Amino acid sequence: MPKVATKKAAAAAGGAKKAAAGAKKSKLYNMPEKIKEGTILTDMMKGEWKIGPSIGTGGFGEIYSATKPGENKYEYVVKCEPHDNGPLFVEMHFYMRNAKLDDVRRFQKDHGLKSLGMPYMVGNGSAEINGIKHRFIVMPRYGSDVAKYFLENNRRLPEGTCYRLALQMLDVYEFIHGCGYVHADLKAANILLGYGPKQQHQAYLVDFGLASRFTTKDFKPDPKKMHNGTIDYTSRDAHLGVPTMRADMEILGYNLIEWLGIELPWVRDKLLANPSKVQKSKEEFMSKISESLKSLFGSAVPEAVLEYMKYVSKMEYNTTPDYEKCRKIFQNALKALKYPNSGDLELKLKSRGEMPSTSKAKTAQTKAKVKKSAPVDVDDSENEVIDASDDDDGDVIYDNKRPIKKEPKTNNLKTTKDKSTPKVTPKRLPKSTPKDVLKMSPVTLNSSLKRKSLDVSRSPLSSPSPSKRTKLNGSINSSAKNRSRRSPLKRPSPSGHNTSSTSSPRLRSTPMNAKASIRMSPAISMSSSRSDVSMDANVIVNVKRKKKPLQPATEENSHTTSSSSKSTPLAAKTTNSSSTPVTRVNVRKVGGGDESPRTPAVTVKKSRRVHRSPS
Ligand SMILES: Nc1ncnc2c1ncn2[C@@H]1O[C@H](COP(=O)(O)OP(=O)(O)OP(=O)(O)O)[C@@H](O)[C@H]1O
Repeated sequence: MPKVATKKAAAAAGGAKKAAAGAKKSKLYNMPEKIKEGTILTDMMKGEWKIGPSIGTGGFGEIYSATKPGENKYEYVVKCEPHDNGPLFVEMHFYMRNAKLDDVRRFQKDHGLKSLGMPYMVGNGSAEINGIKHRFIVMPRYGSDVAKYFLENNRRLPEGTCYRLALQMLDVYEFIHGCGYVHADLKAANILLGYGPKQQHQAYLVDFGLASRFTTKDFKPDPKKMHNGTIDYTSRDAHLGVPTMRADMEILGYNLIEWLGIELPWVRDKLLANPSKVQKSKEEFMSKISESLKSLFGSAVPEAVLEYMKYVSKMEYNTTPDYEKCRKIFQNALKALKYPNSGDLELKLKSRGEMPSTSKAKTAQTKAKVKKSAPVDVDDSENEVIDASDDDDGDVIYDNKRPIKKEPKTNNLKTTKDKSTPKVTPKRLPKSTPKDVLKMSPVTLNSSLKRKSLDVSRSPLSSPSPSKRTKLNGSINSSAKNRSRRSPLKRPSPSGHNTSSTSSPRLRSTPMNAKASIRMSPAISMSSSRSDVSMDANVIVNVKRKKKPLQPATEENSHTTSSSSKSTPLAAKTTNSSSTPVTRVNVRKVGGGDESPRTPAVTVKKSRRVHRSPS
């Protein structure tokens, strides 16, 4: 499936080196150049990595199998993106600060865990590929993603496996939260099984491209980060742009419901094109969680889901999760099912994994769906600002003040003539043409995004395949920096949403006079022989918007219960799609139909020219 991405003229076709330099100024991301099999990349510690076949394409980069030269095991992967791209930058620095093998091992030891689904980085560096500077990280290789099985099973997983995955992800959350970060994008597509036959008992949470420091002080909605995540599972706090630990827990809960074969209300009601409506639907859902679950599962609400979601719904934005309590919930559920919490994870549905209760619930939901066919909603919405710029690592502020080695400026790339490696000539990505760009008016289009409305763009036949993507601008940690300056804002009430703005035409209805660019991405190249290949399909909508004045927040129904937010003198309305002061909206989105949802967007920030403190 091809990608769809925005692009600006500055980054237009060709001019490799020039384009790379220009990309620094542009708002666009480039797709990575293909790396030839057999290429040797040298990381900043002078470790060498031989590139094998591509095994997956993410929203922003490509993932290759890799091996140490002289070995032929390909038990690593290299994730590579153009140097200017934000997500890999974020991910790399998350790993550098928090997740080296020693950190992971220490956590395992401290918590008595035989294994932990936390990836780690074994190397990183920069390399010029076809004259364009790229960043790469090297990680252990994992196996198939859980989304593959979820889809093969007609959108469900065995119940016992759902609880085992929840338990494993809670461990990973505990690790990440312990580092002061949230993951913010847990989903089946980001959960990978271990690699190899003896590793099937453990699942790994990958993709730290949205990881950020969480908030425990004031609850301050951040319009620039609103709706970050994968819209299906984005937490209520993330809809407001606030990274919290309870948000991660909520995301897990939504996934769990879906893994059990139940369509989430905002998916069922086809609201995904409108983040504000999704947000409102989630607010309602969580505000009366027992009733909500009953309406989804019928009389067969799994006890563990009810208990877990009740717990999450009561968490404060600054609560550190009670991981042990949550673990107990799922351990008890496994006991009740007589389902072992050990051995290979069972991902294909078979008699033991089929749970009568959720089957019943799914049947009930299907019947209900026949009755209720919600109209497709392509209304206006606030999406989010993608704002990142990440050129030189040395310009980054590090919260924890740990020094980070600067990458060497050498070109760390050579190609071997290793006969053991089969020769594959990577497909070149077709160049884009101006007519691929769909222009939309920034004033009239409220950056709404709809899977189906954009489906046509994803057909490889219907579009050429440009190799450019949006670039994110901004500064890392600026939100932290600004925290002290901003007044805490209250979570607005669902009733405060204006979800049916009439001032903005719908995306589908105004394609030609709007200013956002929607482009096809290159055909995604994957090694077809592999069963654990994964890919991302994306649509990027990039809209510049006028600033609008802040309006007072409504007080009712806020699920943010902080004393600070309650006492806020300057509460501001933040979720009303027509009032949020977003200057630029940029959404990357996601396959439709049966695909697993992809991370739609990222907000990445970075401050420049700030000296790091020595450790
Ligand atoms: N360590 C790994 N081992 C094996 N496969 C991997 C590994 N990391 C990633 N992949 C594969 O590549 C796919 C994309 O990876 P990842 O999600 O990290 O990329 P991304 O560009 O951040 O994607 P997105 O942001 O769109 O979710 C994964 O779904 C997975 O199938």
